[in-house]
Amino acid sequence: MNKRLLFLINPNAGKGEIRAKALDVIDLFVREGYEVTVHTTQRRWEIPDLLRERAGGFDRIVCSGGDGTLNETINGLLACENRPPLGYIPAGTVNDFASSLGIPKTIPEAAAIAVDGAPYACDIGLFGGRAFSYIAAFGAFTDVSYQTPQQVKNWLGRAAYILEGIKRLPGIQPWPMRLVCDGRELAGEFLFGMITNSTSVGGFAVGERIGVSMNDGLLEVVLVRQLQSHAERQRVINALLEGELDPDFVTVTKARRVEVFSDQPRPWTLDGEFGGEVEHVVIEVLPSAIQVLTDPALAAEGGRASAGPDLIRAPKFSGKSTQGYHISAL
Ligand SMILES: Nc1ncnc2c1ncn2[C@@H]1O[C@H](COP(=O)(O)OP(=O)(O)OP(=O)(O)O)[C@@H](O)[C@H]1O
Repeated sequence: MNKRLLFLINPNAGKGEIRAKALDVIDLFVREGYEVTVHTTQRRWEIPDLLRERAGGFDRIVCSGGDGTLNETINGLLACENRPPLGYIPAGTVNDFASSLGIPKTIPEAAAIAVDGAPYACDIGLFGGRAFSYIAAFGAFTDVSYQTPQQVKNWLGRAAYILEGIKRLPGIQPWPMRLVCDGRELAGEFLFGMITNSTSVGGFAVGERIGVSMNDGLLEVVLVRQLQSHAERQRVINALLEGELDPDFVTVTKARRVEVFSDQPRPWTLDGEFGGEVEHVVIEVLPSAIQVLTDPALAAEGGRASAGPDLIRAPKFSGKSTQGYHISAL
């Protein structure tokens, strides 16, 4: 009997490039011996319901879309007892998850990996029970990804996110928060915070040099403290433009479980989409929860070496600067 593949397509993701290429992709899947079922998404949050009901009947799930589509697919798969391996054809604007996992960005190459790639057991984050594949974030820039106009994203790519974020710096208010990271408490007034499972955020390779792995069973926590003066803001902007994070204002750590307390319900973003407003939430990692198909060489590597949870670092973005990254203690 033929192997069965469910191909989920968000036709509206990114510039809609998949529309012109879907037939070639389906043709490739058929040539590789799959009986293909195609579903084009019709509305938000449709994929999890569909997968809960039907994923068990397939040998492979492939989704095409941006980070939001992938997030919905992962949420659906987590609800299934038997989770088929997941192929991902990135078709969004930035595609952080794909960058982190070494999944090619062109549709034909990604489609080939979706059928011929090797499975990589990827950690998944849980935010109050809802899955995220690469980021849960609060504060200053968290609405950037879903409020930056699509045209600007298409035109500028990742630079759109950082520019939109910098534009807002002068007007933003810090939030009083307390985060308990595997029992260690971090309290203060934070402009921004993110809990990630990714080497790439907003298109910037934040993790490569601090040894982030997507299957080390750990989430990375990045917190940006309140900036008191114009000079401090300028310092942070300059560091960002140099491709760095300033260790005096940015704390980085790792944890399996992060419990967050805030003064009032605050909005969060999950994988670039609005994630709801919460006053208290538990964020934890589900180690090796989803088998994602990726480059066999990367999968064989078993993920990059991971820094221990005790190291607190200001990671260096992959940028122009040649300086090393900084290490500081809490
Ligand atoms: N037919 C549809 N109509 C409206 N929204 C849809 C439809 N199909 C899917 N969606 C929703 O569109 C949202 C955005 O999709 P996605 O994130 O995949 O693309 P994108 O925003 O272009 O990419 P990125 O977030 O990487 O920039 C998803 O949350 C999904 O639920």
